[in-house]
Amino acid sequence: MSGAPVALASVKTFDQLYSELTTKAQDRPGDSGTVRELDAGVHFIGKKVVEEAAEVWMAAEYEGTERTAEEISQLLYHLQVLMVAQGISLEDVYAHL
Ligand SMILES: N=c1c2ncn([C@@H]3O[C@H](COP(=O)(O)OP(=O)(O)OP(=O)(O)O)[C@@H](O)[C@H]3O)c2ncn1[C@@H]1O[C@H](COP(=O)(O)O)[C@@H](O)[C@H]1O
Repeated sequence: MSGAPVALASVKTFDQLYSELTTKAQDRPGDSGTVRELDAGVHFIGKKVVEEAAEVWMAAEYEGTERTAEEISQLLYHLQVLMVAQGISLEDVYAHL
């Protein structure tokens, strides 16, 4: 691992993001990337998850702590979009932790 610990740039938590994405899926605002991604379907979202996971790996090996944290945030976002698409709740996931 390289670099100093990353300062929190935002106070948004994992649970708050999930709540926000669930609301976007219900309200379907026209400017939402989440709605576009949900409409593209699970196959598309799954590919985003794999792509972001690879970017996390590369960042961790070569790009330092801050870039890795950024890529992890994007991976978590796409995982949450997949959860919303599949009707998987936070509790469904936490039950396995
Ligand atoms: N946290 C995220 C978030 N992380 C990643 N992404 C999306 O995932 C893409 C990943 O970035 P990359 O640099 O890897 O993008 P890329 O592969 O070059 O870009 P694309 O061609 O795939 O867009 C970004 O372009 C965003 O489209 C996110 N999109 C939205 N959010 C949050 O989700 C909430 C709802 O967003 P909207 O639905 O857009 O309103 C808001 O709080 C946002 O901050």
